[in-house]
Order: sequence, then structure tokens, then C-alpha cells
Amino acid sequence: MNTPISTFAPAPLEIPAAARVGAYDWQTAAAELDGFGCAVLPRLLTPEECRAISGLYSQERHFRSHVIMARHGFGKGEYRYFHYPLPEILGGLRTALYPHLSGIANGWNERMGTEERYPEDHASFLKQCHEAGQTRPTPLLLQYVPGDFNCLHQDLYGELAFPIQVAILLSEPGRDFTGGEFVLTEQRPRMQSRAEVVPLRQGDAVAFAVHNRPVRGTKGNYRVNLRHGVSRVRSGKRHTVGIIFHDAR
Ligand SMILES: O=C(O)CCC(=O)C(=O)O
Ligand SMILES: [Fe+2]
Repeated sequence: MNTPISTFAPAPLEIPAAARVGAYDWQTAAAELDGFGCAVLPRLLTPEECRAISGLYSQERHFRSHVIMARHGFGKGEYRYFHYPLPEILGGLRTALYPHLSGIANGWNERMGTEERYPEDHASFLKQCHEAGQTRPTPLLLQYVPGDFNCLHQDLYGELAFPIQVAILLSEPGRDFTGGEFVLTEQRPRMQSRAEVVPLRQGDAVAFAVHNRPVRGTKGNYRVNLRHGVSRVRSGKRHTVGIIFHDAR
């Protein structure tokens, strides 16, 4: 399903996605996701790969749609959804990341008393999406210029939603842009909301909860509601690539 990125950008997948993803300490990542709703995977992409992926933004043939955020009240900035087949590097990372996250997601559902369980491999989950009428790919490339921001939101595209997603920062903070921090908020029942700002460098990925996750309280687990967004870019240009595991209706 994936085309090699090297046919249109100078970035072959030198280290296979599964090896790259498998090299992280997933026990620590799971503990961070459990404790805070997010975990950083440092340097998932090399600077060259980041540049190659950002460079796709202006090449319309890779995308199925283009969203100007201000037109929808989503913030200010723009993004494009890739079409299938995905660039090899993104398809590869999505497939490789999924099995590490599905166990965490199933643990969350168990603790939240939700019956739904996610299959161990991404192909099986995509099959479920397709059977539910969700067939359009959701990986996206975002671009922000000074003054742009991404309002707090949840990336839900139909009934089926995998509860963890990944965003990779393609630009280098301080050099390519300033401002533009990745932000997560967590709304807790009958309590004030908690915010988390995630410091990222170029190539770092953040895995985070899409909508709900369980939190351990004194009387068992309670459910919190998360949103994510990006603070205002103060200068320069910021690109990110988002990997969402469910397809869209
Ligand atoms: O630009 C970002 O860091 C966030 C992008 C986003 O909302 C997403 O990947 O779903
Ligand atoms: Fe998002």
C-alpha cells in the first residue's frame, strides 16, 4: 500500500520502521502515557527525513484534501491529508507504532469499563474501519506561519477511533520557528482542567490520548477528556506530520 518516499524526495527509510520503533523503551512510554496522557519518542525521524517530509507540503499530488483552518474556526494555519498509498516512511511508522500502542489502549478501555478491544495489528484495525465505512486516510501534514495556531481539538472521524495518536515535529524550535508549543489539556470530572506543554525538538514524536483516558483516583479509575492544540507561532515556519490510526468516514 505504500510508495517509497525516495521516488519524490531524497529520504529512503534507512532504518526500517519496525526496528526504529522497537528501539524505544516502551515500558517507560506506556508509564508516561498512563501517568500524563502523552509520551515523547525522541528523534523518531532524522533531520533529513523531516526536511523531505516537510518538502512534500507544496506537492499537491500527495494529498486528498487541503484545509485552511480559519475557514472552519479550527485556528489559523493549514494542513493537507495524504491519500493512499501513504509515503513509505509514514505508512511504515504507522504500522510499526500501532502494536506498541494497542496494548496500552486496551488497558485503558479495561480500566474505563469500555468493552471495545483493538486488534494487535494495524491492518486488522483498518479492516474494521473500512467495514464501518471509514475508508479515507487521516495522516496529515500541517504548516504554520507567524500568527498561526491550532485550537484545542480531538481528531475523531467516525464511530471507530483508536484512542492514541502521534504527531512528529518536522521543524527545529528556536532555529526554524519560535512559539508554536504542542499543548494538551485534560478535563477532569468536577475538577479544574490540567494543561501539559510538550517540549519537542526536530524529529521528536509525541504519542498522546485522542479523547479519553483513565486516571487512577482514590476510589478507582475515573475518565478524563483530552484535547490537543498548538500555541501561536511567533516567528518562522513550523511543520508537523500527524499519524492518526483510524481512517475517516
Ligand atoms: O501541529 C501540531 O503539533 C499538532 C497537529 C495535530 O493537531 C495533529 O497531529 O493531530
Ligand atoms: Fe490534531
